[in-house]
Amino acid sequence: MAQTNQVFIAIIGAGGVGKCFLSQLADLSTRRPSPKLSLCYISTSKKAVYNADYSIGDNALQDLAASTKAPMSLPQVADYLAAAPSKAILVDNTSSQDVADAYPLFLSRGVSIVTPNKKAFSGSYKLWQDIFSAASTSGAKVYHESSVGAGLPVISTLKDLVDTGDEVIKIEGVFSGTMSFLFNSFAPVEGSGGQWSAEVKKAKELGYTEPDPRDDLNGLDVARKLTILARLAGLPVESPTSFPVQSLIPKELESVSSGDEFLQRLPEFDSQMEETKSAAQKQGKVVRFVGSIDVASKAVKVGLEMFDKSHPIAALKGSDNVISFYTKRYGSNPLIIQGAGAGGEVTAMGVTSDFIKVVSQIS
Ligand SMILES: NC(=O)C1=CN([C@@H]2O[C@H](COP(=O)(O)OP(=O)(O)OC[C@H]3O[C@@H](n4cnc5c(N)ncnc54)[C@H](OP(=O)(O)O)[C@@H]3O)[C@@H](O)[C@H]2O)C=CC1
Ligand SMILES: N[C@@H](CC=O)C(=O)O
Ligand code: NA
Repeated sequence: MAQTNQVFIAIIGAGGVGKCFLSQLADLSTRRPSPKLSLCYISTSKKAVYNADYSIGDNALQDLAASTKAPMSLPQVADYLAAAPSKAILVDNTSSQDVADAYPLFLSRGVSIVTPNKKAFSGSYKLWQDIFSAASTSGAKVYHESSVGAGLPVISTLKDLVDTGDEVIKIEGVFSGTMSFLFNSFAPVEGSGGQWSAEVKKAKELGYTEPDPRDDLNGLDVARKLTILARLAGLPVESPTSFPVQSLIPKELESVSSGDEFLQRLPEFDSQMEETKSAAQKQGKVVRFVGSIDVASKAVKVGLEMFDKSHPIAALKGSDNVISFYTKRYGSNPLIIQGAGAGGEVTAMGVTSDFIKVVSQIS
């Protein structure tokens, strides 16, 4: 039986971010006993744990590993959550387009959504409109801070700028933790740097890349983030492929079918990135992967640029993102947000903080 002050939670996706979110959720439940946070469903793409009485044990990950139950279909999950004894939140920790496409269904059934998945907000403009119109009709909430800059307060800051009537002129910076890590280690300001393909492998091992690292290297991950920010700034960008995006996938590997085969063959093409690095070095510069949105001219672009070694973008460390908001109020000194832009814990932090906001609004 539901307590008056109880929130039911379904988690889809239990990988790098999903596992960190689960541990932050357990900690949150200990620190804040009310409302009672009740996990009632957890799944990967192959397995699920759930029960008809909406209770699952305290060892969700162990139970998931041992489970022989297949996941419910997405409409079944929506029915299950809509029929929960009190309000429910879906936490989508996948990068699945299918799950993203189902957000309007969940929201229309009164189920709130929290997610680091970029696919819903950078898919077709129609999906974007359907999501927010379903939320506004049903009153369910949708938060996705970690879809840009992981846990860094990028989306909340941009929304605050827009909601308070500031005029966003330009947004620019380094939007990918993977690309930041790769260029900071492959083409550092001091020293010779590592081997491109070996750094790509490291970025994957550190949990910075998308499930398939080609989604980072083809520029699409950054293009998705810029699509989200541009839309929030008022530009109805149609899709992440409707503006120029530079890919770092070698031509010869474009048709490779699996991410594993791609990573295996990438060392054959290290010389291509070495050439890019040397071209910058000859001018006393370093190369970095950046993006920008010019709101007035509606120009969005993603790709490599060369920077003086003294430039703040050249001096970034680790997986750091740096995002500058040029606005009417802030004038020529932009509002700048900087810090780790990838990794399980920092990404889950953005998901958990969104989750706390939703809980406080629906309970
Ligand atoms: N890692 C990071 O630093 C950041 C990640 N993000 C975003 O967070 C999300 C998760 O990333 P991450 O944890 O690193 O990825 P992982 O690959 O580590 O985990 C993805 C999880 O989602 C599950 N999954 C995938 N498709 C489906 C599906 N259709 N139905 C159910 N489960 C599914 C996978 O299950 P299975 O193993 O069975 O396929 C796996 O458990 C992504 O959208 C990513 O873009 C955002 C910011 C930073
Ligand atoms: N693969 C992404 C993860 C966060 O969005 C990145 O490297 O930035
Ligand atoms: Na963020």
